[in-house]
Amino acid sequence: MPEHGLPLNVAYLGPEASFSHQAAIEVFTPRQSSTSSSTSSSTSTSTSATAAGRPVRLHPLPSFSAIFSAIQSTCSPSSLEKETEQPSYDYDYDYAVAPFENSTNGSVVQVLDLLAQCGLESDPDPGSDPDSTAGALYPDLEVCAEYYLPVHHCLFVAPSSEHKHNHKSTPDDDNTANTAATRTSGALGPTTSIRTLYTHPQVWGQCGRFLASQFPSNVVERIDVGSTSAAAQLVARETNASSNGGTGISAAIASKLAGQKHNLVCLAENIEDEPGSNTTRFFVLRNRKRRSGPGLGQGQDLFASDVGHGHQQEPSSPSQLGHHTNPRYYKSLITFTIDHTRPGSLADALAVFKQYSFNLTSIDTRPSRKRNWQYVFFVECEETSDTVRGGQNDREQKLTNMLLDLQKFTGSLRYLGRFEDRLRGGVTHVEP
Ligand SMILES: O=C(O)C(=O)C[C@]1(C(=O)O)C=C[C@@H](O)C=C1
Repeated sequence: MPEHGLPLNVAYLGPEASFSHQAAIEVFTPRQSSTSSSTSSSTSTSTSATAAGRPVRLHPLPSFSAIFSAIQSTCSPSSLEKETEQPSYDYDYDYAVAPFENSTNGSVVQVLDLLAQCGLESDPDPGSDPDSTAGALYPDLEVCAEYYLPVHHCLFVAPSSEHKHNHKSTPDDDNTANTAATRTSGALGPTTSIRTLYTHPQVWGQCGRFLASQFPSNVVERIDVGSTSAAAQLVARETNASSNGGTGISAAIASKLAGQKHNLVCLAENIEDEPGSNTTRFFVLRNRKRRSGPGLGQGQDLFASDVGHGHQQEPSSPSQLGHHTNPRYYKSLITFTIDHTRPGSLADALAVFKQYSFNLTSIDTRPSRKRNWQYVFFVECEETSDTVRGGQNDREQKLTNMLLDLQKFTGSLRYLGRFEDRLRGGVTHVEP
């Protein structure tokens, strides 16, 4: 399909071949999702096209906070993009992808803490509430889509480690029993010479069983790095064992793609605790100033037309709903604080969702960072079959009314966006 239109600039957690990169490829350039063609360089931006033929540039950024800052500071149209040779964070970003939660290990807390700094304060007088989170760092960020990525982890070492590794590994080694579950390199023996493991902090809990059985914590040090692909890069740069003091070799837990990219040796694959179902849910973020009007649903509508996933605009009135149209269900993400001293304040807030027929699909909390032992609540609520009977405008109006009521029972309230439920839409790419 020929490319047309202005390029979409999309930020993700780099370097290339991270799971965030895979999610970005699958969301924005689905035709390339099963290839590694976009992982040619660890620092560069890759270009391809959406299903609708719109060019897409995927930009690796070094951290989640860099991603949030980049989207927040985006305020001019992408046509005004600065010179292409400038560092990635100087672009005007149309979108970013960021992981929100994993089916095995739960919330990606770093991202939750950043989301707690997003959204416009709905309290008309924020100064009246001492717990108010007014003055958010990223007031213009909104969530416009979700995406579910199956996540499989591999254990990698550098090829240069192979010799030492085999040499050191003897059946007499204690702390032993480190036989890899599935080896893709036939010659490798037990993993007893591994003394350092690198990966993203979210991954330890996804591979807990494998790690507990293979790597005693008193022998093997676990070191957090910025992403799984950064872990693979680190290990690839370790040219010999002396780089970690000569006490053993290092290994990375990363995706198959990251291992391929850095020519690493895979000792074991599918080491996650739940190989059939380990899935990370990503959010697609954008700057709300990029959309034209004030409608609550505009972020997700723009996303659908930008990406061309076969999304259609929803009928705007019930009469437009044909017999053969399957209604789409939308979720909304909201954060709020409550009065912790008043019994029933959380129950009162949650009752509002029920009153308006919104189903609560997830609730999470993070420390408010204003006062100890007080929390920011993250609530996702979904329209129900009652709600989706209306047209799109009615549905958005119902959400607006619900938020207005909710405001009466919350300290500070922020609406973070409305997006299609991809589990109901059947476009989840989640393996059975
Ligand atoms: O480190 C990566 O590859 C990421 O994209 C981050 C991340 C996460 O933070 O959850 C994404 C998906 C996996 O759950 C593991 C790590």
